[in-house]
Amino acid sequence: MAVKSAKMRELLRLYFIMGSANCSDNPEEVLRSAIKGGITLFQFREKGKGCFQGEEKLHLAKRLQSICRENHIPFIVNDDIELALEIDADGVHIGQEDEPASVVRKKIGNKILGVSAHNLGEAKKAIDEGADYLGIGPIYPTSTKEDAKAVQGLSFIRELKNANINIPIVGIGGITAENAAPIIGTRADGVSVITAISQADSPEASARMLYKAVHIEGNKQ
Ligand SMILES: C=C1C=NC(C(F)(F)F)=NC1=N
Repeated sequence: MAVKSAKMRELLRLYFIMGSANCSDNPEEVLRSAIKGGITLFQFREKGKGCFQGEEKLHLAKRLQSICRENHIPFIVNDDIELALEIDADGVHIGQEDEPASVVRKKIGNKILGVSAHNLGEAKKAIDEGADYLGIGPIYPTSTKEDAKAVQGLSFIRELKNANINIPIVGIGGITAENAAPIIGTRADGVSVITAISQADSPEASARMLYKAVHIEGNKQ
């Protein structure tokens, strides 16, 4: 389902990303807990050593998707376009190493299309090719992505805003309740989080603290 950018901005507020490799507990319980804490969007990112493949990945995706459906949280699939189409996900997120956004856009019709961008050229290209939002980062050092690019801090978000790039954007990389507010203060539309929620003793409590951090800051705009 394509979303107008105002709705996209709301969805990006607290964007939880997770796969089985990121969870100390049962992924379904982690997701239910995170939803109780107030996440606004979910991305299924089954990557890293020990991640599921094939049938197991499909079944986990379907179980997590049904939890999102019950709670009216859109379900985004990372990288795996075929899986997204097979389960009729609400959208996909692709990196620069994946197929070009223009090719993916043709495959997914008007589902949500998110693209990772690390510089102005990549951002403009993604916009031209029909992205609905950009993932910007890593904002802070991250332990999750082994091949993460250089830490950018808030500088690239500022550069996009100064270049009057107005597509919805979400920061990613090492984000916690303690460091989330400045990202919203730089007028990103939201923050995306893996470890701070998926490895928390209480994903619900962690999501709630993050939500407060981005919500309060957001109100100051
Ligand atoms: C590598 C990634 C970068 N950004 C995002 C998102 F936060 F969704 F934009 N998701 C990813 N999987």
